[in-house]
Amino acid sequence: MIEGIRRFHEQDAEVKKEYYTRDFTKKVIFLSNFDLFQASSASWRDALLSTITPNPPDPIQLPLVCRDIVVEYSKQVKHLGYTLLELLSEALGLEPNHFKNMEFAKQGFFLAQYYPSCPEPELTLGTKRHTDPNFLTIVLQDQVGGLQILHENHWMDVPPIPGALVINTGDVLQIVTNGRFKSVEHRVLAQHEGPRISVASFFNSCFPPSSKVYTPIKELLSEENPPNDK
Ligand SMILES: O=C(O)CCC(=O)C(=O)O
Ligand SMILES: [Fe+2]
Repeated sequence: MIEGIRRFHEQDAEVKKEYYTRDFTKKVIFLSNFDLFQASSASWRDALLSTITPNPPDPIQLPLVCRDIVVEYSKQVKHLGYTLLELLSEALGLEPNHFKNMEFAKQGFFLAQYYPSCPEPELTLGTKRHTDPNFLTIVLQDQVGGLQILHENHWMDVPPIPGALVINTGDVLQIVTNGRFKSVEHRVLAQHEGPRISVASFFNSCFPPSSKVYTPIKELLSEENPPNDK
């Protein structure tokens, strides 16, 4: 998958232009900064976005240089995402299908990011500090490194481990579990070394942004564990 994503991003801009859009209802999108013209600085990366589920793109809509691997990876990562939803439900003492029965938790898309070598890394970041605004994220990263999480007010590296995936718990999971799972703050450094390639698969969809209100699961609340405000 990493190699397929590299092939896509290393094509001529003329070829990638076909996928460039800010219309987030499209299933396959090439773009750079979501918050273009809103944020004070630009993130040092490009991204290819594709829907995973429930309505993946017709393969013909996917770039030819990574079509087969994107179809296969999307299938496998969906399976893993759903398995994690079951395991997280069980870990909380809920019925295994609890999260899977929440329609919003089952939607997914991936963001395949390409962080070019940065000549002045002290001036920006690859991805700014943030928490993922969703349920959970499955991250595949190459061997370059640069992903960090904020732990007790210190930025700690998440070193790449061959064959390993990183699982981020997001804001919605924190809210519905009333804080039992914490949404972790993280960022990606801009670096001289590059490119760095990563594929972040997000379950539930945070696109398009919505004003849906999430509340803690009733079974997880009690007198000793009243609803938190986050
Ligand atoms: O590139 C990475 O390793 C993670 C990117 C990320 O945090 C995100 O896309 O939300
Ligand atoms: Fe993230």
